[in-house]
Amino acid sequence: MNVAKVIVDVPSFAIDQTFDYEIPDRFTHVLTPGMRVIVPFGPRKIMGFVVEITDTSSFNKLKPIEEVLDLVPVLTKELLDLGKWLAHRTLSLSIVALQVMLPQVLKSKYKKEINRLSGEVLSDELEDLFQGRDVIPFEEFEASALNYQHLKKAVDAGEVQIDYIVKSKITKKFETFVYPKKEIHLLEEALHDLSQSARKQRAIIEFFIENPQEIKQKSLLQTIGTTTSTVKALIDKGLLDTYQKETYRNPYNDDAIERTDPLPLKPEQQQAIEPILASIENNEHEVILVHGVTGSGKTEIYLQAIQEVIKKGKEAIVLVPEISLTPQMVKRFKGRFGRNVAVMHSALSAGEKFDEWRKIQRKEVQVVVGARSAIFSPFENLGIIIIDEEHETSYKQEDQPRYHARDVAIKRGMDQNFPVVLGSATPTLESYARAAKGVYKLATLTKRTNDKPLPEVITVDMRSELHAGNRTMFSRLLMEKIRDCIAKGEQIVLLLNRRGYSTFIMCRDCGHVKECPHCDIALTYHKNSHLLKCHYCSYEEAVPNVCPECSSDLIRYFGTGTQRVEESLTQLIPEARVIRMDVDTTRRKGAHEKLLREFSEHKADILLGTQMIAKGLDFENVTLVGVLTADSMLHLPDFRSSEKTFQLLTQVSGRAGRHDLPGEVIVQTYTPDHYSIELASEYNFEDFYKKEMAMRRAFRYPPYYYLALITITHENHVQVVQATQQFVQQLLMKVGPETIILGPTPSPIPRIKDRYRYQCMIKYKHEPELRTFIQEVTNNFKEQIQKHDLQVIVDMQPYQMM
Ligand SMILES: Nc1ncnc2c1ncn2[C@@H]1O[C@H](COP(=O)(O)OP(=O)(O)OP(=O)(O)O)[C@@H](O)[C@H]1O
Ligand SMILES: [Zn+2]
Ligand SMILES: [Zn+2]
Repeated sequence: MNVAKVIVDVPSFAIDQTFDYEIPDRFTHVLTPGMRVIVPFGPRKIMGFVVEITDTSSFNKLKPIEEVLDLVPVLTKELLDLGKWLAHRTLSLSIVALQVMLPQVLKSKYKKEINRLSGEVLSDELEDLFQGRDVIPFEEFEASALNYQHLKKAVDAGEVQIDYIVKSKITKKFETFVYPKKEIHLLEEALHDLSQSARKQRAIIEFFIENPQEIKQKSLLQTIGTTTSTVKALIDKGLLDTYQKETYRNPYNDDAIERTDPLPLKPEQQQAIEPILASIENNEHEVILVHGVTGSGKTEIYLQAIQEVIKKGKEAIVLVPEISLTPQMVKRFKGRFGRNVAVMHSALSAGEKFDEWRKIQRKEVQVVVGARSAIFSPFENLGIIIIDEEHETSYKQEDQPRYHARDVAIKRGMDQNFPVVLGSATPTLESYARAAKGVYKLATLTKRTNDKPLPEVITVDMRSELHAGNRTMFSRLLMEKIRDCIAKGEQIVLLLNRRGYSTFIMCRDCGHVKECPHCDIALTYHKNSHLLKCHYCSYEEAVPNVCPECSSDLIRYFGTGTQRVEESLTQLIPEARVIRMDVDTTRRKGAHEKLLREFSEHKADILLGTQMIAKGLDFENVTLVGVLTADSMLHLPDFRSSEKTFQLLTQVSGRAGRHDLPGEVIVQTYTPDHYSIELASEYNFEDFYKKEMAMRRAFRYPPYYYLALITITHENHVQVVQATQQFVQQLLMKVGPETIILGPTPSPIPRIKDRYRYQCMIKYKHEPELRTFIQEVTNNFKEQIQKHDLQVIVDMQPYQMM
């Protein structure tokens, strides 16, 4: 058993296979599959994953493995298999499929770190930098005031060493602890012997005579007001010693979260939980779709199901959309399961994420709550996976590997025999259709737990507002309701679809719209900087004074960014206190939470925001929800736009009247007769489902047909058109007669970052060999891809049609 099959970290289709390496004697009893290694590859040394260990190879002379990076495998057997499946399903590289399952920290291959080589006291500046640690990430040096010369001197003197790292020692956080090496009476003796001038040394000894336990070096130095050199001097005298202790970063203060007990379930909840409990009990895979109106207590069902799983000694993964992974949500899970919960959230620092991940790896927790990538949590005894708000498109990764977390969940559930629960007030047509066919079990919750009706929805036709002479973006009814609400001391949530979607500038004389010179989409006007910016490539330019086409000076800003809405709102209702929540105001870490906290503490009357305010929020005092432009999403080039509009309206309406006060919703629209707006205002999911299914059938879209989207990009326009044409022709020769291939057509955004983009859409019902076909055709373009920078992007489950 001295041959390791390794998947190396070279992201290229030409290299997408395992390579054999010899396992040197010193690693024979160390190495297992799932570990990362460093191997020679051509002239370089690179990282790779060991996926298999065998004793034969069809090659004669194998190069030896250089180094082993993990002593505990970072990927379990199940995850290695899952990676294989994932690469195949999404047609992505094996290395990419394996990397996606690991926290960022374990992927960073080009990191540098500074290793301390000398036990001697270094310069004050360096000591400050190391703060008692032996290794520090290079970034800390870069962020410090220290210059390269200073560092180089230390390197030349052999005091420290810079390592170019594939290793990830930086990942663990160590702290130095100091403890007395001698008994108290010996310390007292030593104190006696110490010279009176060694004041700081004396202070430290006195401290340990009083408190003869270990203490963090940092706190000790702070208490005494000295530096490590004093400690060092006492270590040299044999009085003290230090050691490094690993500590976790804990972003959540678990102890401050109040514990909750399970609530007695309402009859509908009881009915919904039964099939879940049965599946847990019998170790049987089952997908259960919990279709429950907003506020019907789905989360309580999840909590009690997990309770059962924990009781059986098993583990649970709960996925929630990134944006609703708020402290409110975390609190509900930590409130029930305390320290038994890890949280995987993209707002955590890389180190914090790694710490959470290791709690899972070391089986220190049984529950993880996290966004999409938490689906790869390395649990080995899973008992349930729950996907909350299963309709959220953020569960689909829009980058290699282009996977959907729901598919991964069901794959794991099927292989390991446990239930997968999908929950939503507005399930996707795909999931609901499967439930209707009996592939999934359906559990329905029609009532809110507070036994109140869902808030009434009033639709306002904005065209008649315009005719009546109201040119603002607020209907008269909405203004009146907002004023009432504020007068009563109640709160309001105002939704504006999509940031900057229509904040373009347009010439009123000739209709010219300023577009990005690289991407063919309208530039967005940013008021703060008075610049026009492209949201795809970050191109920016100054706002022109006259129209570049016709020289008219009647240039106007169109549309309604959140910032403009905020301005006109405060003009119309000066007394309103507004919190604006959009990409701009939430960019800073923690800003999102802070704004929500302020709103919940009633420091504002109105929460104004984009999609990010529509989900999961639960504020007692919110009685009015206003939707400013219900139809802006209906005009996107996307066959799911009606479905998305229906979902968004339903979700945001659900924010009102969740507690004692009744709620009300005002929906402003230019197309009040559109079925998704009409049916959402009646909370009529059933009819929406039927209507939309009929459309999907007529236009051959999912769930009646499967889709695959192939996008080909290149800097040369002619070349990309030709390549896409050839691609379509070659593929057509392979697929069955029922399969439809549309295109080539320019992508909805025909150029991004100076690359032209063409696409073809494959619609199919039964095409078991499709993946192989696509791979074969792609192979025919190998040379153009490798030598001429042609790019072929395959998405086997497209959600973004861009
Ligand atoms: N059995 C119960 N008895 C009393 N109150 C309950 C019960 N179950 C849940 N609740 C309460 O009802 C409220 C709404 O529940 P929850 O937030 O779980 O609903 P939800 O279906 O997840 O809503 P949404 O889809 O809007 O997020 C919460 O405040 C919750 O504490
Ligand atoms: Zn013009
Ligand atoms: Zn651009």
